[in-house]
Amino acid sequence: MDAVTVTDLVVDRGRRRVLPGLSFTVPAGRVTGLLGPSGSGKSTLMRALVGVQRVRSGTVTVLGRPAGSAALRSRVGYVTQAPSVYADLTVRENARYFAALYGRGARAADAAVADVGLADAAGQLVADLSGGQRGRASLACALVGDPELLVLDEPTVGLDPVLRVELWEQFHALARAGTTLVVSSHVMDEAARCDRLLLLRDGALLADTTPARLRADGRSDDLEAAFLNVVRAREGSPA
Ligand SMILES: Nc1ncnc2c1ncn2[C@@H]1O[C@H](COP(=O)(O)OP(=O)(O)OP(=O)(O)O)[C@@H](O)[C@H]1O
Repeated sequence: MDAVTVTDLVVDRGRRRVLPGLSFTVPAGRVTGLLGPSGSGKSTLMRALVGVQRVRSGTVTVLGRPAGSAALRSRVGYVTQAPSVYADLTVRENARYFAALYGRGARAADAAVADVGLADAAGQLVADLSGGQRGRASLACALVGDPELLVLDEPTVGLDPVLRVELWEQFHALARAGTTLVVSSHVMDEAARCDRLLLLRDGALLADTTPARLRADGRSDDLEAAFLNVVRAREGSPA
């Protein structure tokens, strides 16, 4: 089953055509990675998935409904690159506030805080957190609603390797429990952790693949090298 279907999506931002006509699907209950260099259109595409991006043409269907429908509000979680938590509240207060918005209790809030590894910092003001901790506080506030689709824009930026691995383990635990995750990254080593890969370049889909298939197509066990080989092959230059 597909959680997301995108058909012929065209998005302009300012005078630029950022997405010139994308079509793909996102399978339910899997971690799909959105990989591509800075400026390739990852954030724009994520905004379209959650329905906050003006779209020129094409359709984006999420959980069977048009992206951005009111009925999807509690079913889709979105964590932007800029943490969206209240600096003058503690981590716990933020999580409990968002839990209340979703009709969930304090216990769900505290569990979400623990899930992102912030139990020890639960009583700290968000203003006093590090950048990586703030990002995780934001993630906790999205998790607390128990969304069916979780869209995460570069969630591991600024995290140390241990936390990065822990977060990826958590993403897979969520997927095993049925959540669909779309996670963007510009770090190719994170591609290896995804079930599915959408490789973006200049707003176009260079490949809709899996890590294993990318390694085979790009003739390298190193995903970064494989990605570059695929790019070169597409552009007609020798690999
Ligand atoms: N408000 C805007 N007006 C005009 N152009 C924009 C606007 N926002 C983004 N863009 C352009 O759209 C393109 C895609 O941007 P987007 O943020 O989607 O890329 P990205 O792949 O998420 O990049 P990053 O990894 O750096 O966050 C870029 O060329 C960017 O300059």
